[in-house]
Amino acid sequence: MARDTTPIASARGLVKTYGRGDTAVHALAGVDVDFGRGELTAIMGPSGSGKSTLMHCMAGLDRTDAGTVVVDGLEVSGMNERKLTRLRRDRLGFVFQAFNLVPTLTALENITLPLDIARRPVDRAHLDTVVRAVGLEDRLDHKPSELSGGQQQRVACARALVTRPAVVFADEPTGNLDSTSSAEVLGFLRRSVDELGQSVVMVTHDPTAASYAHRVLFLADGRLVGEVVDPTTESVLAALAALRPARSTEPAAPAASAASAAPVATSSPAAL
Ligand SMILES: Nc1ncnc2c1ncn2[C@@H]1O[C@H](COP(=O)(O)OP(=O)(O)OP(=O)(O)O)[C@@H](O)[C@H]1O
Repeated sequence: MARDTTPIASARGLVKTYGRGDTAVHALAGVDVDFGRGELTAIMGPSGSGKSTLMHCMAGLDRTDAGTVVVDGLEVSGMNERKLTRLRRDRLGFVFQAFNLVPTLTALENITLPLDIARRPVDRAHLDTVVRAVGLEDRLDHKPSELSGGQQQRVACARALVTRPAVVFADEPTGNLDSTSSAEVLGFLRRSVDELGQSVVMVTHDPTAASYAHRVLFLADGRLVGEVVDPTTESVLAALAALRPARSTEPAAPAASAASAAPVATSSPAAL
């Protein structure tokens, strides 16, 4: 059977403004974007460029002011709160920077929590696959306080995947982790795509984290300004460097083409 190449999530003309009048902030100023099915897509850009807002609007965590969002064939932008809650529960997975595990539950209980809340049965074979993939077989009885940061985030990843969601949205999933734990979590997110067929969208500030993606999208001032396909840390750094001067002199230079010409940035990406 031919592989389904339609995007797993799309937005057209997405606008989100916070506040009004003189104090209005145009967090998203008209974004058209497609997220690939069976791909890991990273979203990067300077602080305040709209990354989290885009992710929140895509995931039905925040309302849009204009435009359409479609996830897994469903129009999210038109849903009422009840339908949004059901969409998030049944079709989406979330990984946050702060892990957000329930401290009184064991790792296993945290992982199966979304199924318990949705009153869905645990698919034992899939649970075993996910637990093995995150390497937590011998930690399942531990409470979050008995796990390292990296292990806690791997529990959060397993929790996001146990429901076989259409999309996992990960907001700075390695923001609180050291480089070794980051590599474990990112390696797992990438394997969940390559081996389990998952679709993942990840916001990150870290070019090394972005290099695990199939595609990196760059936002600036609430607009999509470029992309890098099959990124490396170097090509992401170059695209970010190209983005900075472009912002002060001209609107929206295509970062992907700039990336091939731009020198590798030497400044810290954390300053972005
Ligand atoms: N609830 C809110 N109320 C008012 N302004 C907001 C709100 N949320 C975001 N903003 C503003 O919208 C803009 C985009 O914010 P957003 O958090 O999406 O950016 P970001 O690229 O994720 O930033 P960072 O990398 O710092 O997390 C910023 O100027 C921010 O101050």
